[in-house]
Amino acid sequence: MRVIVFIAAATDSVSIAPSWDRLAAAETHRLGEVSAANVGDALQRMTVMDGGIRLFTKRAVMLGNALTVDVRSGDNLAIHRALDEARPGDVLVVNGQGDMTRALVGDLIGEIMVNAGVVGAVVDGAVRDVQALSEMGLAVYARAVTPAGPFKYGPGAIGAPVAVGGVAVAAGDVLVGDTDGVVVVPRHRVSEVVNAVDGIGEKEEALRRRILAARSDHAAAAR
Ligand SMILES: O=C([O-])CC(=O)C(=O)O
Ligand SMILES: [Mg+2]
Repeated sequence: MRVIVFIAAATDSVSIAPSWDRLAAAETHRLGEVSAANVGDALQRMTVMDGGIRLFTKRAVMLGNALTVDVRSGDNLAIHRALDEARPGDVLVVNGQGDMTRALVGDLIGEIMVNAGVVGAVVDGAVRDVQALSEMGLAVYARAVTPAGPFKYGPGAIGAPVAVGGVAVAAGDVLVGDTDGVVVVPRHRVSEVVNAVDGIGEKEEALRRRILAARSDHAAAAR
């Protein structure tokens, strides 16, 4: 029987995928320098999380490899266990079943994330202690905030595919977030998206120049 040291709870009810691949920071870093909107456009505007998944901390840029966790509504035992599997550069990606009645991530989990080098969390559910999470420099996205705490009984699954913000996420997929929200870049499409985003940015800039050149004196005076 395995017991998590920090919360002294047995985790037999939590399944863990044997392993998965993670991309090196050098392969993904360009995706952290461009907008989530442009990354989404490079994916034919698919695999973008719905607008119910919002940023609740002041860190406005998130880039990392998905550490997926499936939990029972309102229960975060599997999240505690998942952090034992975390590697630097991971992002916790939690299917909390959309439940907004109990917070699955808070400041203590945040401190463990910092220990492990986890850069952020995306929770299809609720979080709490957002002021402290913000001060830790973590990017935390969720569907809601509530002071109500979670239970810790399980079950759960770590490293299995999850549905979060209406998008399927596999362990090791790349998550890109900014103030607009979160985009999922499937691992096998990362190099394609890295190659496409510069072209998208250039097209937008060309269009912006044409729009600004057409701005009338009247419109300029009104600003
Ligand atoms: O009680 C929990 O597990 C959630 C929480 O507030 C924390 O991690 O600080
Ligand atoms: Mg707390």
